[in-house]
Amino acid sequence: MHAILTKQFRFEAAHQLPNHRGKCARLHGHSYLLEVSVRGPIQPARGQSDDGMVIDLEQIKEVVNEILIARVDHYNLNDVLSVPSTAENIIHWMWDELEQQAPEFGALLWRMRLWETASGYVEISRAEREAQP
Ligand SMILES: Nc1nc2c(c(=O)[nH]1)N=C([C@H](O)[C@H](O)COP(=O)(O)OP(=O)(O)OP(=O)(O)O)CN2
Ligand SMILES: [Zn+2]
Repeated sequence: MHAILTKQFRFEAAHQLPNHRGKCARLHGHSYLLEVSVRGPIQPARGQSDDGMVIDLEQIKEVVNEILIARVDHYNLNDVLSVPSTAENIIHWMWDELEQQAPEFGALLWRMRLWETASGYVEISRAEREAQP
């Protein structure tokens, strides 16, 4: 049996979209909410710590905090990314980083969702990534 498991992360960051026609051309900040979902088989690992789990939520927390959150929390995202810091570009950069720096974990990634404001989010999925040119 498989399951999809999701963990939420929050971080604060500044950013600016210099070419934006509206207010986002100005330096401003967001309280971002990141949702990381993994999909995989539920481990029948009797007697072991991860028995009955796809992956330990603690492990998701360690990987995502180290590879992503530590690099974006209270930073200016324009200094972190080499492309415009739109939600779309941020979420693809995050997926890339997890795949490159934690390949085993990256192979489990199923969906990532980034809330930029309380009313707007971007989402990418494995299908979305695999459909890319
Ligand atoms: N496709 C995208 N459009 C916009 C992005 C983006 O990342 N992708 N980003 C912005 C700005 O960063 C802006 O801060 C967010 O815009 P908006 O949702 O309009 O923010 P509000 O605070 O005004 O949200 P309300 O809930 O509507 O008050 C702009 N566009
Ligand atoms: Zn913004």
